[in-house]
Amino acid sequence: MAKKVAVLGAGSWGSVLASLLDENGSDVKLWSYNPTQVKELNEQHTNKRYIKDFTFAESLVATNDLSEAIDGVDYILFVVPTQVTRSVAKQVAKILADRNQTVNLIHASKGIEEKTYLRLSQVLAEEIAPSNRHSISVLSGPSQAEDVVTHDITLVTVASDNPKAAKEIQGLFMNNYFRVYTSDDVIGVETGAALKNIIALGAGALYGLGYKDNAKAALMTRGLAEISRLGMSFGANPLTFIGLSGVGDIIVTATSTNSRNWRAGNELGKGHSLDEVIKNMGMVIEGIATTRAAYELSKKRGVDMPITSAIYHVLYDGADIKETINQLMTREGRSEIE
Ligand SMILES: NC(=O)C1=CN([C@@H]2O[C@H](COP(=O)(O)OP(=O)(O)OC[C@H]3O[C@@H](n4cnc5c(N)ncnc54)[C@H](OP(=O)(O)O)[C@@H]3O)[C@@H](O)[C@H]2O)C=CC1
Ligand SMILES: O=C(CO)COP(=O)(O)O
Repeated sequence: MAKKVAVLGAGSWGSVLASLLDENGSDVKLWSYNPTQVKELNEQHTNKRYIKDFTFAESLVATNDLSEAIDGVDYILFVVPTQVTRSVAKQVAKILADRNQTVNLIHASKGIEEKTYLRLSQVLAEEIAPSNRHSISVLSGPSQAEDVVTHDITLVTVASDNPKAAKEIQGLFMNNYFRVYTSDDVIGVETGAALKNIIALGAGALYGLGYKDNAKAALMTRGLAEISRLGMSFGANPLTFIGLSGVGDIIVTATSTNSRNWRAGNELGKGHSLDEVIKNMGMVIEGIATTRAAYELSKKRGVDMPITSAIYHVLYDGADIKETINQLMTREGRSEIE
């Protein structure tokens, strides 16, 4: 029997994942808090602001009613921006508790919550009572929505606190263009996913400033080194960082001109202000908030993260980008592996 799935968040990634699940034969309800967007999805079968030039199948149904969206579902997939995941989870928690409903929770968002420094599986665990959930999983990897919707070959990982759920979720999403691996390293997968957006911002900025391929490779490699350091300080498996949600996602996000984080960095590199960049994007640029969260976290944990720190000072202290790069490059020499 078809599995029932609620997809919460109808931006670029939420709508494309909902479409993929619908294509795979699941019974999908796509929830958006925006009634105009729901009307567009149900009547025109488009989502123009987020996914251009694409018509969704008529079988994909959107709703503005959260209670209706999650009624009787086996899975709830959260794909809203990181910083609003808690508020959506609170609403979900209340509905599930009132109905005594138990579901499998998944999220596909990439960020660290500001102020609490929590990963999103931790946010879901805090908000949704254990009696209302069988499992918490994260789906992540190099997967630009714009490429998935055109069926580009895409490989991702599902990491879970429950191996049986990981296998089921693998089956739910897999098809001949979307291949899913399983993992038990939720910490590593979420940390890689969240922090690669910082590196993508930096890669865009280097491009905007006119730096070339050596600079890009340098940033991606040393960026991954500091992401791994932070992740390992929380107990992540170091091998996860050379997998899809680590190096894989850095490669795509720090090189794809579809990446919102890369595009934002590019605009900053060209001299535009942060406010201007945010206003013109019209979609979430996760790396901005996550840079601050990761910077503060690195200080609290005593983990050296020079690139994150440099990007933090550019974003939040008005530091000059060129001068910041010069400072990074002229730091005392050190060993590559420490
Ligand atoms: N886009 C991609 O290719 C990929 C994105 N991701 C991750 O998925 C997550 C979502 O990204 P993406 O889809 O790109 O983002 P978008 O900006 O395209 O979409 C986010 C959606 O969430 C909605 N939203 C904003 N605030 C709220 C709220 N308080 N309650 C409910 N809904 C809200 C937005 O509505 P509105 O705009 O009207 O405010 C919008 O529909 C991010 O964490 C991102 O890192 C992961 C892999 C690929
Ligand atoms: O995470 C992504 C691809 O794996 C999408 O990144 P952006 O949010 O920068 O577009």
